[in-house]
Amino acid sequence: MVHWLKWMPLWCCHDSIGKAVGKSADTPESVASGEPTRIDDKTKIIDTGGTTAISFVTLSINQKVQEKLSRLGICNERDLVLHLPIRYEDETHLFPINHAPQGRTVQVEGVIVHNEVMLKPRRQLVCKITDDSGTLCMRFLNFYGSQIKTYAVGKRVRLLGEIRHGFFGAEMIHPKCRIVQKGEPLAVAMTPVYSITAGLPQKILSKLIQQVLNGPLNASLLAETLPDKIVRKYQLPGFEQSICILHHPPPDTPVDLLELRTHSAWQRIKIDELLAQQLSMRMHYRERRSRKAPNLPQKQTLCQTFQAQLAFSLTAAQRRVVAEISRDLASPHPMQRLLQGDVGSGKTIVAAMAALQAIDNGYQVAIMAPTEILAEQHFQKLSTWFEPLGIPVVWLSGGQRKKAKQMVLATIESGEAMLAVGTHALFQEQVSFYQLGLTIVDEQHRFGVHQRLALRTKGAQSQPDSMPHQLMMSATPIPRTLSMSYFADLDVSIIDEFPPGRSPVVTKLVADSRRNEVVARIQQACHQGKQVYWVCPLIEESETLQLQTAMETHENLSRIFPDLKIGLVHGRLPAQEKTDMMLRFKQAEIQLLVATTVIEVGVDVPNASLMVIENAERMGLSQLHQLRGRVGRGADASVCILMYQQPLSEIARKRLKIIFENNDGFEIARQDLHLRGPGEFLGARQSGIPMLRFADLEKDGALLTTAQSVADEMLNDYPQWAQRHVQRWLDDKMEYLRV
Ligand SMILES: Nc1ncnc2c1ncn2[C@@H]1O[C@H](COP(=O)(O)OP(=O)(O)OP(=O)(O)O)[C@@H](O)[C@H]1O
Repeated sequence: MVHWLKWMPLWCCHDSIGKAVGKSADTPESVASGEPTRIDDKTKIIDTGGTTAISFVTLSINQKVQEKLSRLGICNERDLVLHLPIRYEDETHLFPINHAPQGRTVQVEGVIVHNEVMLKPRRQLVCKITDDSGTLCMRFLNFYGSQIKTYAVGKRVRLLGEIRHGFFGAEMIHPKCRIVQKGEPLAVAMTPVYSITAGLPQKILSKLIQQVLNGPLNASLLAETLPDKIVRKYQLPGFEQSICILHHPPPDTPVDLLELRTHSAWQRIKIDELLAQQLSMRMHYRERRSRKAPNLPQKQTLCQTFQAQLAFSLTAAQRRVVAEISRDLASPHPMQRLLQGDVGSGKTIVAAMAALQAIDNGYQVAIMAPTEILAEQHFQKLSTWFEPLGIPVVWLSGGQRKKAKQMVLATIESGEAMLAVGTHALFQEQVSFYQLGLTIVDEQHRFGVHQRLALRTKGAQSQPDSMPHQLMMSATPIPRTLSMSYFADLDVSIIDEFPPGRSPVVTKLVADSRRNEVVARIQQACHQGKQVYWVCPLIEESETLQLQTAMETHENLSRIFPDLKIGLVHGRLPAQEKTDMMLRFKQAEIQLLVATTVIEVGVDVPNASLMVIENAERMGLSQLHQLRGRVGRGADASVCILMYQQPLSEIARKRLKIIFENNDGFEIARQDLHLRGPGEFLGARQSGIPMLRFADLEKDGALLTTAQSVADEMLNDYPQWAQRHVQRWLDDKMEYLRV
């Protein structure tokens, strides 16, 4: 893997913030010592192995403040420069009270004509202010006794805040308020407001930023990283100019453009950020194309025999993606392809065909799934498919007995096992492949970057100079803008067609108070020979509580329906019991399966056609869509009943409406992204994907397109500039580079 390099040296001086703020930044010891500090060829580059290290060069900041800064993601001078305001306070204009625009922060001035501590509807200080145009109330809910005196009748005040119409008519709640003299001059510039953290006030942060902007590093920190030709071609303002405008907007800058982030200075910063992301993705892509991978051409033998055995023929979409993957495998460079397809669209068979192509060439394949149930199911399915072809398939999981595990490990190492299916256990240290040619990761977003890398490096053990191919699968569709940015280094295949004969699942929303009707419906369905899932509520705070609820539900349903065969499956069940239970359900020995959300991904029992999900209001959209996807996999018309508890929160109501109205996973994903934002959507915290800070993919689609064009031009014509640009923006956050 390419290591990410830091361009700031690591030494830092510990001093007090008092000194740091008071001291002139242009006489730092570190600079005086003549150490290199520029983003150019002379830069001293220290490889920190990808960890963020605090490395202030010119500022002396004590450790406590450093810790606070690091909470804001600020670890060096460059981070301070890029810590841009979240909003601005405009004290350069005064609005007459009655003509001040609503819905934004404004400044007004008036004389206090009334001042009173009110006790109803709650205790608060209320002051009435007038100017020539009208009257306004200012209210302080938590106030100091001294404020009553400060804001005495007759005082002239300037208020900065948002005017709303409330209990007291036009009012400002908790405005920024100061006493002024008549005719006092207005501020000459807007005040930037930064995101801060406890114990680190605005004043100190602004001062530190100011010190850096005026300090000895400014030339390198503000240096242009785009060639002049590109700046002119795309009519971009300069980097330095943009940073200065954003930290210190000149008096005539329209505040709306700044706040809405449509000002050209913001556009430049957003393009720079998107460009860095695009460049790093492309660099990664190129780097991958320069590596070697086993050449696994389509041999037709196994694949053809396999297809001839199948009870169905592939859909056109499946054939298309199989061909795309097949082409990649035949190339001498490692494939890194993301296979997207809605729940039940038939990804497993595509994975099987890819595996066969590798095996046909004498290479081993590893298939990794995030849960034991899913991995076990893949194992069952692939064993049934592959063993008639004489291909040994093995199973590896954390819960396996030591002796069984050792036997499996031995067959993987000797090359006897051609296909290994398993969970996280597959990338543990003791696993060693004889000749791994392809890794397939199901539900890829549930694994972190490092976990996927760990599996891939298993290939390098047998052939140090080559990497195995990798196929990643996901049933959570990734909306286009996200895949254009965060997944731009991957090739993407999409299955956009369902196997024939499926009818969409009918979704019903039922309040928990109508539970009896739901229970009656289940009985009826079971008597008609259908199979039913009953999914118990997700209780995030406590897995034990969730388990308890599932057990109680199982007991209750067993009491109500003594004649039905009812099973229970949950995460704490020993692996073998889980497998047995799923098998019995699959073989229709069980009619009603009570389950926790462990069945969420991949479980495939085509005969199950009714699902009840309790407390659906607690679940996220993609989870609901995944769960619902467990039914509607066979020819029978299927129903999913979403039970919810009232009252519903606003967000829960929105989610239930979306899932009720939509069956298409891509549309659900699009709306989910809109509701939650990219960070939550991509599970950035778990997967370690660094999020964009300034660009908003929903609003800045056009900038993304520009960034893509600029990235291509820079890599072709100005590769050194490209390197420098990426360094400025990503430096240690190089996990944009996926493995
Ligand atoms: N071309 C096809 N014709 C008929 N049935 C098919 C076809 N392809 C797959 N199937 C069947 O459709 C069902 C769903 O397939 P599969 O489990 O591969 O879906 P999936 O995309 O992995 O879904 P999920 O994301 O929910 O795991 C399976 O029972 C599978 O055998």
